[in-house]
Amino acid sequence: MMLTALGRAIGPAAVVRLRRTFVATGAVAVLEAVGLAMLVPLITDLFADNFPRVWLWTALLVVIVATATVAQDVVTTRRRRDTSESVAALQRRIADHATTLPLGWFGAANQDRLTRIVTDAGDALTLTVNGVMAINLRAMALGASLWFVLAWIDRPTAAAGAAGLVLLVGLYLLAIRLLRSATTAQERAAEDINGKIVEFAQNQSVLRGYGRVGDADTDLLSAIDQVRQGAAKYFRGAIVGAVLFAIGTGVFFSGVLVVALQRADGESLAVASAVCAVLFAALLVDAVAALGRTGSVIREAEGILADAGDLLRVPALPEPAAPVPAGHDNSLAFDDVSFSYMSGRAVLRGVGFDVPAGTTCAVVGPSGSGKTTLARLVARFWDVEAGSVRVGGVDVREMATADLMARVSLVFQDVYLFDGTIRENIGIADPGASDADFERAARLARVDDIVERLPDGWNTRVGDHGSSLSGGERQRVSIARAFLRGAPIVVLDEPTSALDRENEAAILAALSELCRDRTVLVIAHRLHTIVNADRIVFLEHGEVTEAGSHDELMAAGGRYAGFEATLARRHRPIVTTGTPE
Ligand SMILES: Nc1ncnc2c1ncn2[C@@H]1O[C@H](COP(=O)(O)OP(=O)(O)OP(=O)(O)O)[C@@H](O)[C@H]1O
Repeated sequence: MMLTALGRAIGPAAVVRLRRTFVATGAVAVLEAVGLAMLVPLITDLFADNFPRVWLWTALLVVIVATATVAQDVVTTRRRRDTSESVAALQRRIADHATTLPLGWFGAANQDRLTRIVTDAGDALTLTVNGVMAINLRAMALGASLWFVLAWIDRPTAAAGAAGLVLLVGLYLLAIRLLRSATTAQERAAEDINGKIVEFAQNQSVLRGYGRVGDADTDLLSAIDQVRQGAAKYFRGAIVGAVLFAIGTGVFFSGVLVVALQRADGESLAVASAVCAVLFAALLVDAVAALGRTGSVIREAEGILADAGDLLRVPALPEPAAPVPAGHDNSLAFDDVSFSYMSGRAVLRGVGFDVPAGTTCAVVGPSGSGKTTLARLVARFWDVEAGSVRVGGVDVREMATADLMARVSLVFQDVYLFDGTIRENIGIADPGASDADFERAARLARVDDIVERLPDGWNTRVGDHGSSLSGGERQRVSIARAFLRGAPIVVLDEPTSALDRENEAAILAALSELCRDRTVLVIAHRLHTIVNADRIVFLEHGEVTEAGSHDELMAAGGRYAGFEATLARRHRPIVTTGTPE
């Protein structure tokens, strides 16, 4: 099971490399056992006062054990190198695969999962291969070889040893089983409490607003209790497992001892050989005990590596075998598009409309009507279930992703900035852009105003997720990226968040500049944008219920007219979330 999880995570080439080092680890353990086997004639000759031969066996023992020690060092160094290469291979595979996943996959939960897997899977792999597997393999190879030495000394004693071993392995499996169920309960409780604590922290402002101070949420208290019970179960499992294993060890060792002594007493076995048999039984128990010490580590690593394997099996965004070059015009079209998320509930149903090149189409409608989903289908965050989205007349699924992304700029509200400088954050849109292009993009997006105020100018770091910039400033960086890329089609989610006047004016001016002469699909929240759009599409429950120019829709006096009236009543051009009253 561990090997299956490992194989899935690191891929066949890395498995072959690891297998080679494992075989070498086993071979060194066999050599160690051969060296130890020299103790048998050595002790026998010692009992017989045959000193010249004692020295011979001692020399042989020293040479073999020294060779085994050197070989062990070589194998360990090699294994460490192979492990780091396997960790790199795993991280590369995950990173490569992540770049092929649809953008829609990267929700908050999956982002967390990706981060956890990339960091934890490397550690789990190192621990498993360098620690656990190496220890276990050595223990098994050494244990098996020592048993053969025991059989060479005396078959009945070895048979008693084999029976004891079966018992010991049985108890070991039972102990692992106990521990496994206890660990699962503990992990589940820990996961649950993590979620509850985050929720509890996030709820604080709401709770305090309603005067709830100092009384912890009952959900959180019950989660804490579950963790306590989980931990108690875990320790019970661990103690019972350890006791069972200790009993097994005792039974095994006493069995071998009794048989060897009886055989020596009946003179079927020389006393020297009986002493050797008992000594080897002790070494054998030690080898098996090494297996027992690593059970919980294996289980943990297995979980993480299985997770990495699952991630690698998430289907990639299908790339066309023979990509169709983008059409010449920059139009955008939705052709009878239907789509649903995992839940299966249809979010878009038979949506069809065109956005001719160089025109602006505003999508409006109540909250949850599917506007954002529609915009995201253009960039293949997900693929449509039925129908097609076409850019320049070509189905986006038939275009190479690079081609599609060169045609379309996305300016969404949830702007992602990485922890680098402002210059790097904008430059990512076109790493080969000239300074003049860069400056123009920054000026048009009004980022130069922000930069003037920053301590290190363009080289100011924006912090994790752009935390040192305000929401409006982050949006301006995102608009600068779109300018720099210069894609002819813009898919825009107009800002709804409350912005200060200066940011709002800067953003609106930058956006109107960005949209000039381009094909624009805008999820519009401002009356001004809507009224001035060439065409308005009114979306309700995932269906286009009205479409036309502002004048046409007003004249029709339908849902849009009521919606427009609601917007017009508001003093400032602001957010439209929620069904218009
Ligand atoms: N990633 C997702 N997974 C599952 N369901 C989703 C996802 N994103 C959106 N939905 C659901 O799809 C429906 C349409 O959501 P969408 O965000 O497209 O609507 P919207 O019109 O843009 O809403 P709003 O104006 O509030 O942003 C909603 O019911 C929403 O709950």
